[in-house]
Amino acid sequence: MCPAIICTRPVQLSYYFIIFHLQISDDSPGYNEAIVLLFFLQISDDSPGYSKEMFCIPRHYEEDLKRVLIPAGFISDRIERLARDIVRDFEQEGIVALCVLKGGYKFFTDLVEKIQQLNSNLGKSVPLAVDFIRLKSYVDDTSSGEIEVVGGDNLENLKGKNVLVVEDIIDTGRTMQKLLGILNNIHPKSIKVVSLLVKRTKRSIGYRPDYTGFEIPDIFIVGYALDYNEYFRDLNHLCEINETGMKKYASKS
Ligand SMILES: O=P(O)(O)OC[C@H]1O[C@H](OP(=O)(O)OP(=O)(O)O)[C@H](O)[C@@H]1O
Ligand code: HPA
Repeated sequence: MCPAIICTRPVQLSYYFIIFHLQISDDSPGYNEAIVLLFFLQISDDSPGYSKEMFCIPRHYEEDLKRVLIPAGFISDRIERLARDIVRDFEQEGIVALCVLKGGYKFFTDLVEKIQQLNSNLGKSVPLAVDFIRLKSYVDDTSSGEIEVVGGDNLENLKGKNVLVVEDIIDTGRTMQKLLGILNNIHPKSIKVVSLLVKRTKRSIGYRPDYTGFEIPDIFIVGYALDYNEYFRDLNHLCEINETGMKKYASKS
């Protein structure tokens, strides 16, 4: 063996080692009972998230993202538990899962799949029907304040049913406020809301859903079907967009 390699290699190797792994810090809280008592996972304001170098990001978005906030695998694990809570609460009752498009489509698909898996594998099961509505209010990273219903099924079908509204994010809460107003006029038997994300923001009207995946800081996030002017829906992880991305995909109007 060449002595020169023995002397220099270890130094170089440990340098690469530090860069190419994910560190779980000594003071990482893990996901313990204190957090479970809140019934959702809180991503704190000072959470560093994860370097995008640690995950597979589509090439076309690499320079447009600041960091990964919630990796896809973590989202999937959390949805599994939400599905279990929902099956426990609705057992035998039967529900219509109402997908709020477009942002909710991936969460809806994954949640319905997990509920179906539980239906097949547990003694108890929840009969499940699906319906869709499309609401739109955001331009760039801001709500226009005008929440429009731009498509969906005939909602009269929901009369007398247990409706589970499936939403991607509650930010100000105005979209959900509008939707609940519409749904109440149809007189379903019950309405529950599950949202993958709830944003901690001063702009909130104070609405909280019945089931929450994660509570997140007041930052604009994209991925897992959440968009910025229709971009980033084709990104698996929930990420924070950066200035480059905001400028590149800003609305032209
Ligand atoms: O709590 P709020 O401040 O009202 O924001 C939440 C809503 O904003 C997004 O919809 P968007 O209008 O962007 O339409 P999209 O689902 O088609 O992306 C998101 O999907 C929620 O429906
Ligand atoms: O942070 C967000 N990201 C994407 N869409 C949204 N709609 C409301 N808030 C957000």
